Amino acid sequence: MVQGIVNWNTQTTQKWLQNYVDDWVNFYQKNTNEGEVASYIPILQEANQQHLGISILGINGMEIRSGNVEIPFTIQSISKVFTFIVACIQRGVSYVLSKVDVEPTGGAFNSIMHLETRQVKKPFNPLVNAGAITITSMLIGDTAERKLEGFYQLLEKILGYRPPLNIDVYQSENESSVRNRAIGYYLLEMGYLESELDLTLETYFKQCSIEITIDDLARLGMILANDGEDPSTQEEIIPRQVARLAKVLMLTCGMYDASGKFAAYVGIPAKSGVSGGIVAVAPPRARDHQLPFLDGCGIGVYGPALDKQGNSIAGIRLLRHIANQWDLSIF
Ligand SMILES: NC(=O)CC[C@H](N)C(=O)O
Repeated sequence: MVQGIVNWNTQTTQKWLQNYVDDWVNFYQKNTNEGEVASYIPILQEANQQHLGISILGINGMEIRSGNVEIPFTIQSISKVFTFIVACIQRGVSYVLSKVDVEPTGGAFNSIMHLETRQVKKPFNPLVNAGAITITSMLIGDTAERKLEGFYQLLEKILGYRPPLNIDVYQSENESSVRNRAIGYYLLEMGYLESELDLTLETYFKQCSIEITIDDLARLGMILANDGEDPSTQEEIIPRQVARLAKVLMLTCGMYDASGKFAAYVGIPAKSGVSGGIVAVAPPRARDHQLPFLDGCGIGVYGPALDKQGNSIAGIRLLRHIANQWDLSIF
């Protein structure tokens, strides 16, 4: 592990860093006026557009939190990273990749066009809806609850508690799910689904409706930054190969059709969700010893006002600023 010349774990340096992050959150607060809160799932409109919060958790244990840190929100598309991981653990990596590709689409997260136009007969990647619904169909179990048991167990192992299902969000999404049903029927027609359509969609909507906080996202990101291993117990929670694959997918597809720009300007694997959350993963780096979080960290951001791609506007600006200030880019 790289040891910095500056000891970032002292209370003085931590306070100093905290002041910086507080300033940055205050500065980017103005960007919460841009964009819109998601409305295609009606209940998500109730989110407060002004909210912005960040939680950073280092592999070395250092924690910085700022802004609206206590607001619970639903995990939405961020769940896709973790159901992919569970499917790989349950079914094996090569089987999963034989059913879903690992290519970015350059299109919207809920695009159907890509399913139709593509030559290779499988969804593009596990992080767009078509690929994610296919992955959900692969989870073992004959009810939504059984299918999600592995996902819950993974979350519980990392977070230390079982996050609750927000039943109102689930119902709202279930009732307004025309597009996802259309994708589901298309997947069914193509023979991609491994479980019955209604069961698959129920499971998918439920996985998206699990309620978490930015502290949870920071912890999930930190475990991925550490290649799937819990740094305090050295326990392998996610097999290293699967954690690596998840990070590749996050980098190339995690921010949908803004993934290229995110890689260029921020430069770390990340995954967004339409409720306004982003999980970002900064792996360990060995460069300038004067920088914080050299051992790597996970970052959770919440800002429900979204751009056209469905990513948090203020959240991305804040991440970009921090990544530049601390040289987090993996490139
Ligand atoms: N981008 C997202 O977060 C989309 C997730 C949402 N539950 C949907 O399927 O539409």
